[in-house]
Amino acid sequence: MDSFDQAWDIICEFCKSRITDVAYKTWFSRLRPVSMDFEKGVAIIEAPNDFHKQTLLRCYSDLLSQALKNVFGDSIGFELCVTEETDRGSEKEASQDEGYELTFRTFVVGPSNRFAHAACQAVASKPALLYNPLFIYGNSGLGKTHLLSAVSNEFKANFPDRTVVYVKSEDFTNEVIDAIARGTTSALRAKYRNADLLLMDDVQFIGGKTSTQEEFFHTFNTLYEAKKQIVLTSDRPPKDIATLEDRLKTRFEWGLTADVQAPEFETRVAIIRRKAESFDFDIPENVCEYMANKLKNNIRQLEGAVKKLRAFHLLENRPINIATAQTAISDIINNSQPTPVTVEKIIEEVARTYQVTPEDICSQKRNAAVSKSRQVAMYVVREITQMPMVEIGQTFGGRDHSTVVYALRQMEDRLERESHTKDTVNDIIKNIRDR
Ligand SMILES: Nc1ncnc2c1ncn2[C@@H]1O[C@H](COP(=O)(O)OP(=O)(O)OP(=O)(O)O)[C@@H](O)[C@H]1O
Repeated sequence: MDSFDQAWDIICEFCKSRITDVAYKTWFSRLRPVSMDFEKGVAIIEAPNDFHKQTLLRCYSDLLSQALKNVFGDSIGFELCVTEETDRGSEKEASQDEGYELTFRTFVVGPSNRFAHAACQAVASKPALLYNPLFIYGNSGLGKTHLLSAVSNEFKANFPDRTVVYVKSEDFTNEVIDAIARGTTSALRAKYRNADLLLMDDVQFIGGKTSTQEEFFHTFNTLYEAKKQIVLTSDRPPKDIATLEDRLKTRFEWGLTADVQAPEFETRVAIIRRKAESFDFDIPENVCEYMANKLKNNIRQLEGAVKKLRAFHLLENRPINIATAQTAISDIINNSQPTPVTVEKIIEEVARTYQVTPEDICSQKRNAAVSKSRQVAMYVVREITQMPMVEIGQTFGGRDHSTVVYALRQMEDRLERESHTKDTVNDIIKNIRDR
């Protein structure tokens, strides 16, 4: 039973790498490993309801068998059991989810993203032949993750037997730290270096993180040499990620770099129409244009405003006009004010950068790496939150005021003398603010 539980993650990873994210979330994430009878050669897996079970048997039986075979060898089959009563809602839930799939079909193309879109389509159909790596960059909410998911979905459809690995760079960093701590780096390497397509989102966050960059450098080289496709996204071009090692910067520029810009008016109108259609909702032309004129720089906000307008209409029976759109937009804008940065967040980001733990930073430890990261954390806390020095001292393990003054002075000194420290601190501040 224990070994089945442990193997379950690997089975899930296998399935996840071969089907779309939505399909995985809908059909696999709610399965539970129950027991394994090696004598009979049967794994018992629990599905949440009968509809779920029947769909799995119809559509994903081969995949599940393949995944089990991959882990346990040929002799293991499976049975699905259902414990709950049939849940009528789930059929609807699943089909609604399908509507939100991030594919090329649901991506509206305009001058601001045409080039990036074409490059993504090219690598999904001819991986590692044309542009490797493909590096997509642009501001938040302009469709980078949508494009990555579209590449993933299209690639899986084109090459069902190949393995796709998608990861946000922050998760990759955490996996590296975890693997080093537990001594499981070979499993981590196996996961990433066996990918046929590796998608890394928000790669700017690996800047300044030494072991993560080292690990990624070797992963990159292995995949590149094996002619596997790599696609990366970032909020800025490689040359502007100050704390990214030069050897990674140059590699990221080996293939093709494509930016996504804020969409122009016509594309914004088209996106509003497309989103409204996908929610089965009709917005009059003048209201579409009004919304497109008000929200110019972030498609996530545009989408949010359409959803809000629909909710006002359906739940409160409000007319779909400019006044309602105005309220929807101001709700969205107010809700998307950045959440205030907390001291915990700052300490976490600094800890990640210097590969120590947040507890180390607030502890009495005095080794070089910990002391350095503590000074940086105090400095960043002061810069971002203007917290009084006495309070900073208390937060960082009950230190007194003069220790904080000394630490901040030392930091100012170093920032003047050491350009790498300045770059690291600037990147840390940018990463914290962008989150
Ligand atoms: N061209 C487009 N057509 C349709 N929808 C889009 C388009 N661009 C973005 N979107 C939608 O806008 C939302 C935000 O896009 P996405 O998450 O891909 O942005 P991002 O650039 O990855 O942002 P971040 O850097 O903050 O992660 C998503 O719901 C996405 O589907």
